Amino acid sequence: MIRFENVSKVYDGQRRAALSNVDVEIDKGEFVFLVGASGSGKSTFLRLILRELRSTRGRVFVAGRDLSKLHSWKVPAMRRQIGTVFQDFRLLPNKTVHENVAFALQVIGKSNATIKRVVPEVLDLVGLDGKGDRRPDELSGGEQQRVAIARAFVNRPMILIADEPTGNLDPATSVGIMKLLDRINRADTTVLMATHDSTIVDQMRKRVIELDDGEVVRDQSRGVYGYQT
Ligand SMILES: Nc1ncnc2c1ncn2[C@@H]1O[C@H](COP(=O)(O)OP(=O)(O)OP(=O)(O)O)[C@@H](O)[C@H]1O
Repeated sequence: MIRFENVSKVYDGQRRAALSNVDVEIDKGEFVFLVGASGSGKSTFLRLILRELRSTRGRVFVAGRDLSKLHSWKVPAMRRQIGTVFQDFRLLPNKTVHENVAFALQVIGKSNATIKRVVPEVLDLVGLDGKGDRRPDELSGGEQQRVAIARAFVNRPMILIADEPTGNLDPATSVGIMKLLDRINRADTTVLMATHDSTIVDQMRKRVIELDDGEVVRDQSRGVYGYQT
């Protein structure tokens, strides 16, 4: 589903590589934690998959496509196969929960009938049944993250990328969010999550890929967080 073939990324004007010779393969339906100290290259790794960045050397494949060969006009269609969730939720503040999720479908041209049917289903799935008319500032942090997950998942993407999704949440709320991501993964969505949350990584025992200074220094199935910050 995702393949890095000897990938290096050097940002313009930098001497040091943000990623060096990364060789990683992630299969359909896997759940993978990406860990490593601040600046180790996690966001760079995720942004290469979204083609927000291009590799300097090596090739990145998503669903069999070589992203270095993908025409710019095909990038939006490729990104539609990938849902994204961030630490800071990134909801539209003046829209309701329902509208935030519906918007993701409107921009890809789904019919009003589909939107009306699908949005309540996904809000129910993430545990926000009955909260569709609220605005983000009328929700807790955990609920806002559920909206963001609903929005990322409503189009049933093949891949869900989560960059520190529990970074702004307390431990109990984080557990609820992780249960939700686990459920989404069990529905055969490949989940890739960058995190500094050692408790969660240690509890979930999923595959762990550790980056250190841009290099993969560990790739462990049923892994643990495993390093000191
Ligand atoms: N746009 C950029 N231009 C130049 N250097 C960058 C840019 N973005 C990141 N870097 C550098 O690349 C390296 C990897 O950064 P990256 O953001 O991928 O790390 P990270 O593991 O996601 O960190 P964090 O946990 O703090 O989010 C760092 O040395 C960083 O300073």
